[in-house]
Amino acid sequence: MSNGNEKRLPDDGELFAMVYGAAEVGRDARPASGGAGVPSSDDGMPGADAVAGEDNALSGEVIPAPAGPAEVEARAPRVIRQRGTGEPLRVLPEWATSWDVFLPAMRRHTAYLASWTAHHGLRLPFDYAPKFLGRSMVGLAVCTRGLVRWVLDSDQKATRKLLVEGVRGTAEYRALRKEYREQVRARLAGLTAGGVLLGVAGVTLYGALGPDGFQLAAAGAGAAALTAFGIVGTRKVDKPIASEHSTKVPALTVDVVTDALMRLELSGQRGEVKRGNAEIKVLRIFPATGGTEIHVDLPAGATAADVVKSKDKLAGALRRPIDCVWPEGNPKAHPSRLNLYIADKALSERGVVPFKYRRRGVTNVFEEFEIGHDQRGRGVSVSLMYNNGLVGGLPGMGKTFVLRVFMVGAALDPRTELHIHELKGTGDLLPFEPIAHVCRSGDDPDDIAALLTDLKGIQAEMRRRAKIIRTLPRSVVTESKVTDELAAVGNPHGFKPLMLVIDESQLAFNDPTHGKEITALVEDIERRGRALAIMVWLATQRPNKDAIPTSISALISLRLCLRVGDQTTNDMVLGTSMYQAGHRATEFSGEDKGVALLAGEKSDPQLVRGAYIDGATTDQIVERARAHREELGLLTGAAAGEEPADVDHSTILDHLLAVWPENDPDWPNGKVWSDELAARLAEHKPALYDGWTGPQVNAAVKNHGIEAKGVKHKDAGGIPRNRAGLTRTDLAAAAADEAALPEFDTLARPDESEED
Ligand SMILES: Nc1ncnc2c1ncn2[C@@H]1O[C@H](COP(=O)(O)OP(=O)(O)OP(=O)(O)O)[C@@H](O)[C@H]1O
Repeated sequence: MSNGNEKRLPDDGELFAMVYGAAEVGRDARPASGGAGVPSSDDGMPGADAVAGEDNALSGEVIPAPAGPAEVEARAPRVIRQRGTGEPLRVLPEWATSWDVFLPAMRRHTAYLASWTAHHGLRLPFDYAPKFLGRSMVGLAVCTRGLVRWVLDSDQKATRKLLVEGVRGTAEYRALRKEYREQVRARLAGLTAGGVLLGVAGVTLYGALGPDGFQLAAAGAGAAALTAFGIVGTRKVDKPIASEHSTKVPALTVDVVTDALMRLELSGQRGEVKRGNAEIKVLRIFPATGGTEIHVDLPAGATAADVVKSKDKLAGALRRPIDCVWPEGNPKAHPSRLNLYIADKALSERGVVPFKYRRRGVTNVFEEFEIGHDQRGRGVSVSLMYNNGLVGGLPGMGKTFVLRVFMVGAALDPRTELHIHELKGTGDLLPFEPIAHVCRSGDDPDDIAALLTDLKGIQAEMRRRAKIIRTLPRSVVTESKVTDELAAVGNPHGFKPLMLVIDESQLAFNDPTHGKEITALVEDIERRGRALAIMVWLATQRPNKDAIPTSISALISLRLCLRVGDQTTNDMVLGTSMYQAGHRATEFSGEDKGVALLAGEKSDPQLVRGAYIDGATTDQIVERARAHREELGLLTGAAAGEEPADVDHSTILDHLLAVWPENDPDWPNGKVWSDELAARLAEHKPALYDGWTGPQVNAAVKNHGIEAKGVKHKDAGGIPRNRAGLTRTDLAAAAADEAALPEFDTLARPDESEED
């Protein structure tokens, strides 16, 4: 035992305490007899700390000691348990349990087998057979040469030469020569015997089989010999007879896909991403309809969205056209799971997508219906109800066709009332006339005024519905909106789904006379009509803020972007930052007609190639829709032969002047409170002004350059008040100014001159 003063080397525990702190090993350390306050080991010896404390004392900050072994042991590894460990194993392969996998695979293999048979079948008689015959001759020559060399023992020629060297003329030389001649003679005899045996076998066979059978056997033997010589000859030539299958693109193997993904430098650091289990992991490569599906787990830190952003680079690395490469995320798995679809053919090379309901079937606007196919050939469906829509794209890329798909979808629900305003003036949507409540084509002043009137009517209908919905019991209106049940045929409230379509809507919003009013009305209808079964669809070539005012664009939930020219337009149709996120309708080619990105249906925009409905098909569908409506007694408006509502050119100024006599005895100074005017308007034209307030009147007249002013007047109780009101002379002057405006046709169109 030590006495405490003796110097000694610290043991392991003490060394640990020196490094990691006394707390872990000497929790119960007490002062040693050798010095006050100096910790010692249990046996009373001054510990290592004592040495450090006295002689080598360090000054500085005390920091918490790192964990000692006990603590390290206590800390369990922090693993978040994931699905997978206890997940049941797949019993059958996926192709045996899923038609979606099995059928495409079968189709692909059958197609390949058919093409293989046709390719080689055609070449067999004209290319492969003559080639093989030639090779048989080569084989025959090779075999004959080999036989001659065997008989003459040519392989040993050099050895024999060496042996006879120097012994020429001797007995040994003669013995060697004799031995060689006998060997050649014996081999020749063997060969002759073989030939004779063959001859005897032939004669026997002839006797047994008769001439026909012998001929057959001889032909078989000849063919076998030819084949054998052919094989020998082919080996000699060392070149395959069949033409090799050459492809322009590399096959999609794990290595090719991994290499292509590595080129994207997903982790942001060159060389950081490695192939193999730890980083890029190609989980499955399997055939899908019209292409190949690849599922990949990306390196930690990289997401599928990163790949979507670099789609062009990926397509380049895979040596495929950009519209054959479709990366997307799989949110159900995790953000780093990439589902990559590689199409065999570019979208523009595939046939048009047929419309599912072109021959039969009805739709329900409250449910989804198929509008086209995605890049994988799967149906893409949308629900029209509770959505407002926008279709944007360069001229000639298929806006009208896409719009037509949605309209046909609505038309096939016999309840839907169609209000169509095609301002382009080419009559693209006139085929809907036989079923439409309103159907106009053109942007003449009359057409714009008709649109305004129609919008006012829809707004009034919207108010009527809102009022009824408000008053209906909760048991009937469960969600404060028009439901399928409330819109059912025979519903006493008449909540028919209503679809308003404005093609080339920029012409309406920019109209110098009614543009502002139309904008306000469309905004109001979009805002409040959605829940009341009123759907607004707009289409435009260039959806900038003039073509679709921001207030309206913000209310659009379904957006279809056909090919556009630049990032700004792309984002205007699809939404902010969509281009940045890799959703780029700018990448479509001029051949991608009817191909669009659809935003709003799913969390990410999806690609859709709209169904192709030409004029003749539209006519057939409309005819069917009309017959159905007639049967149910649901034809209304123009389609029912009702006189179109008078085109009303009047504005709020005319309506105010009508309800405000020039010398109003109650308001002698020519000024009236706006509240009072709102009440008079509501009485005069309830369809337009029911529920209006003073501020609404002020806002409406502001569009005509009139400002509300303070008007002093006595209220009902006879107390003088100062409230916002209008001056009649202002109204009369503004109305006169507008009447004196030049004809609509001669006005400059800012948007058109801009586009020109
Ligand atoms: N889904 C589709 N599939 C195949 N081709 C289509 C599709 N949609 C449109 N097209 C083709 O594109 C052409 C132009 O379509 P559409 O008239 O709808 O273009 P647009 O964008 O409305 O043109 P504009 O802006 O000049 O009115 C059509 O004639 C049709 O041949």
